[in-house]
Amino acid sequence: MSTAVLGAKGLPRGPYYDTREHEAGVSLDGLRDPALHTIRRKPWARGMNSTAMKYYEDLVRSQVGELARAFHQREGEKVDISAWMTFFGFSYGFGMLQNGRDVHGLSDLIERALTEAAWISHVPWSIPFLGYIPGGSTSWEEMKVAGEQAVKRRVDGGSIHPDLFHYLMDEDGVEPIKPSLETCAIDGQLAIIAGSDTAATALAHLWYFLLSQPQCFNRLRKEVDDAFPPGEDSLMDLARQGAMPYLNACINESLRLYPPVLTGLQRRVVSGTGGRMVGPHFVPDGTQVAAWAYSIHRDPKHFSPLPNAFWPDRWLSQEKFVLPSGEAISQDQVITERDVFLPFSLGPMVCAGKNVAMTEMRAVVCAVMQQFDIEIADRSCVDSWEDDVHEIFVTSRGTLPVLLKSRSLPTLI
Ligand code: HEM
Repeated sequence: MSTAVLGAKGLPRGPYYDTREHEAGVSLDGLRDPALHTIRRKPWARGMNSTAMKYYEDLVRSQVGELARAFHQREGEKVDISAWMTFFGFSYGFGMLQNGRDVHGLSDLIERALTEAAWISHVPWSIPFLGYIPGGSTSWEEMKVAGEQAVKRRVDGGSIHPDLFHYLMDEDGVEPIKPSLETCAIDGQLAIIAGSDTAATALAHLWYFLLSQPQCFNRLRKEVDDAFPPGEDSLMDLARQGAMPYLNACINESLRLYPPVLTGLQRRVVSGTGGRMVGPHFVPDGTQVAAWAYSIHRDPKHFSPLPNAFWPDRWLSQEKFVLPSGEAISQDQVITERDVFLPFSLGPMVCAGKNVAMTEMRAVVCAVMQQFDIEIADRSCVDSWEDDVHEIFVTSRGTLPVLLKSRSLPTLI
């Protein structure tokens, strides 16, 4: 069903996405016309291809190195690892890692803005009137401006590397019509929110699961230590991290239980078409259909046994499995339906930054686990973590204070 809704032959986006309208146009993620979306997606595809990935890998190495350095400086202090994942997520150009705080209040602004957008998206007809309601969409508008300003700074400052904006602005000169600065600024704001907040949330959830399940933490730590023995810096070989089965299983399992975009992914049967079949169901004209990753991922039809438990083994290819209770089960008793695993959505509007996000997450986990022992500093925050998760199109979350102790000091880059 997810493919029937979201896949190449699926439905176009629904009115939920009308909030993505800016004065100068619509951002990529708000384009509801599939043909326009395909055209606009082209520079993003170039900006995320394997050549461009080399640049992001260097960036990931330097930012994860920066994160590890900041953690070494704070050894023995209480560190909110959830907040630090945000500082890492927004490390490109906002100085959060260097300052150890959200200097410009950007992540707070984004949280306020997305909270506003969460209700506006459900009543998109209200958008033209919001300007008349004092405070109706102030943060949403402020966030758009902050994103656009960040892009303008990049344009004025230039870049010696072919970064994402190199492609979005068509500095490689392959588009028949060069996009306007305003269009790039709109998509730049999208890159900041889509790329920073999501990865930070995904990492924070993963730390929560690893810290609350020491047997999973220890098993992953062993895989990291075997892959990168003492003295070998994990950041020097990001490709090796892509082939670490338990690491990738832990990341997938955390994304399964808490996909950063928990609901959303709304689509609509085009009005005037008389309705259409979506999988085995007839959906009438103009009807909205949404694929909620959170619910789909916890459906025992798709993920079993223990659909609500963090059990990374389900992602491994093996003949025998051992459940956390110690009970042994065989491969045919385990259901892991990869086709309905939607943390990055799927189809033509699939996340443009999936490979960058996976590279970032693997690099952070390997570096931190290789270099630090981590101890929970406030058990009550772990206990209330799942109660503090709120859906705001993306996810707002609580704090996760830990104490970090240095294990070894690989060569810093
Ligand atoms: C763990 C991290 C991430 C997750 C879970 C994630 C998830 C998603 C999801 C579910 C969508 C579809 C949203 C929708 O259709 O409403 C999406 C779209 C998008 N994501 Fe990501 N994302 C992540 C990281 C990134 C990164 C690092 C970038 C890079 C800048 C990025 C850029 C985008 C863009 C541009 C879109 C819009 C795609 C389109 O409309 O064609 N994302 N992401």
